[in-house]
Amino acid sequence: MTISLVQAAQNADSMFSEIPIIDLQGLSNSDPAVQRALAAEVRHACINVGFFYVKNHGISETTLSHALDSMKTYFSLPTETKTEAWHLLTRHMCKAWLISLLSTTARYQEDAQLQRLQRGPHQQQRPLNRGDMHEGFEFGWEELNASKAANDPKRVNDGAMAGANVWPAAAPGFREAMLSYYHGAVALGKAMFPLFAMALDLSPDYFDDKTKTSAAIMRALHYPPQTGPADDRVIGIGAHSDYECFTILWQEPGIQALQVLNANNQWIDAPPIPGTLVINLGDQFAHWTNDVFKSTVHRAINRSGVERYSIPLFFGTDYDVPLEAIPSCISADRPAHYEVVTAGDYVKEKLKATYGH
Ligand SMILES: O=C(O)CCC(=O)C(=O)O
Ligand SMILES: [Fe+2]
Repeated sequence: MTISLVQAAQNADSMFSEIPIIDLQGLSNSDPAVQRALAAEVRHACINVGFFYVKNHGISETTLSHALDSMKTYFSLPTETKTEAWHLLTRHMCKAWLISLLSTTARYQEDAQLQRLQRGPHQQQRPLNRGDMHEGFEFGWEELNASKAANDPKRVNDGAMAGANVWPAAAPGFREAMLSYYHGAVALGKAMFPLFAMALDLSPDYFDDKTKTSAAIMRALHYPPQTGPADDRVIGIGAHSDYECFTILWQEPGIQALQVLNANNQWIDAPPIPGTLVINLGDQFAHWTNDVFKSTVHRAINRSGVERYSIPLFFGTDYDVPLEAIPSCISADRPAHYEVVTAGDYVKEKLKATYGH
């Protein structure tokens, strides 16, 4: 007999010492028994860990290696060339930039959830981050075909998916390589929503009307090597949880950097595993599920001695969707504990808490 979501959350064991691997081979299999088995694995990982690897995710190694090569080219450009594009972004593309800011940037320090998770003896030892050691290029939805992209109605009127991207002229091929991966990862993300719904005992289409124009923001990240004496106040990406529903993360093969915090306050390595991507849940899922699904704190430190690249894709819900606990995640013993806010207000609040404006 399957136990209820609330019971499963009550029995959760989040002292994990490794991140589970889920084989998505069954995703294309229409046999309901196969789908249910897959959803059960997803449910277990979401309730206990909040992170899992996926293999057989359908994105080719060629697409990924092209993305990596193009990132190397882009990030090796002179700083002035790179910041030129960033200025362009802030001046002309306020919408895209603001959306990116709202959804992904303002969360690395003083995170309320981190403090909650880290209360106990380790809290006092938490270093104050002096700054994150990484640079990033952020972009949102865009048709791969450049002529279609120019006339894409999604980019003209739509507040969430749209906002024109500014591509660096000095790195030809970057746009195409990154967008090719983007579209593969967006397709994977869309295929994940029904699995998450089934994992929550909901109808597979439950999230369809809540994710019609949701932002899917991708970030190409570059972490310089951190050499010299380790200073925990300056790390690649400081401890944080992601804001959105879930993140699909590609990590450069062969370089350990990502770490995930377990309930024992231990940092567990999440090394890149060949042929896999990482999926982790964000705060929107924690709100929706009354913390039955975990939005787990993580960080990245590049102590490898060489450059490191990674690519997260953040999937959110539409900004007007109220983040209201779903009934199967509430009980008399587990009342809804988050105030109901819209997804848009939630990210704005996080921004305010971090920057004070
Ligand atoms: O680079 C990584 O491995 C993690 C990136 C991350 O956590 C983020 O951008 O939210
Ligand atoms: Fe993250």
